[in-house]
Amino acid sequence: MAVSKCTRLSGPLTKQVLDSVDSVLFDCDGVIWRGDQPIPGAPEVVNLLKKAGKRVFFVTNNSTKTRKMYMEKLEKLGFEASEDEVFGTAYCSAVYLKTVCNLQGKVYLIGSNAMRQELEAMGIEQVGVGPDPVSGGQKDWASVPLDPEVKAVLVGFDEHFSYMKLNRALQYLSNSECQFVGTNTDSRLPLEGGKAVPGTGCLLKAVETAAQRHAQVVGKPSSFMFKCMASKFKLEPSKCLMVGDRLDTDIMLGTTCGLKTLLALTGVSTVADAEEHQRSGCPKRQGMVPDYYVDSIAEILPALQA
Ligand SMILES: O=C(O)COP(=O)(O)O
Ligand SMILES: [Mg+2]
Repeated sequence: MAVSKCTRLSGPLTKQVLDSVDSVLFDCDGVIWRGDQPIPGAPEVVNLLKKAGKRVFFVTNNSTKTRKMYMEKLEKLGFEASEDEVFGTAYCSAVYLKTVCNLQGKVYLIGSNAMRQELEAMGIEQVGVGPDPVSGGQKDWASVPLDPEVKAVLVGFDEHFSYMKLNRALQYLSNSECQFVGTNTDSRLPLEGGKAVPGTGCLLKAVETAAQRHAQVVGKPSSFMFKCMASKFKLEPSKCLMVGDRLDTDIMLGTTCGLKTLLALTGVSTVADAEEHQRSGCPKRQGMVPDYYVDSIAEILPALQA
């Protein structure tokens, strides 16, 4: 496989690339918004792509919102979107548990209310969502009462993450029959002004360390997110453009699935990171080299206004 060039997307090349695809998959955090602030120009880009007849999808590792909640956030920030164009890990992990794990039973959930809602919409009952403050001592922790119907542990972003939750997950996962699924491995969430907060990857790593097991990860770079989309919409990979801010999730997903890839420098990764991977000679790392890059997706506006 030829190594991607990591070429700046500008001038006539922009229109060439856009003309060569019929679908654009946008990562969210760090590409179309940071926290609750849209990236300047991003709504115009998305809405003009749709006007130009391109299909637009939103593919986010963020597990804090249901598809409906994402559609509301997108509309509030000026993006035209419909619920079925949004693929977040709250929804995709519920699909994964249902269709890949064929889960017959409950989930011990370390995650958000949004994940609980998407699980319940898929007919999956969860236990564990919400605060879980520490109580008792070590002996009690090692023998916390476990729900016998729990057949899987699911870890997503959880602002109530706690020692007790970590311990409960360890106790459930001590049973090798209990499946272990994580939404994503993103270590940091990029916010406005170059700030960041710990991402789900930190929580997932803690549970993997305690349980001494590796989770099945649903989010990018796992190809499951793309499979979820391709099973609903006829997508031709070579006619899809994946736009992301992280080399190790977004661009890796694009490479793995045979999509064209565009790095937006408004989030986590830099061109220097990409060029280091390019020079590495390591095939895995070279899968994180994007075909193209822009400072911000706003740079493709002129090609859409021509
Ligand atoms: O929530 C995250 O960690 C990253 O989300 P993203 O895939 O939209 O960048
Ligand atoms: Mg991102």
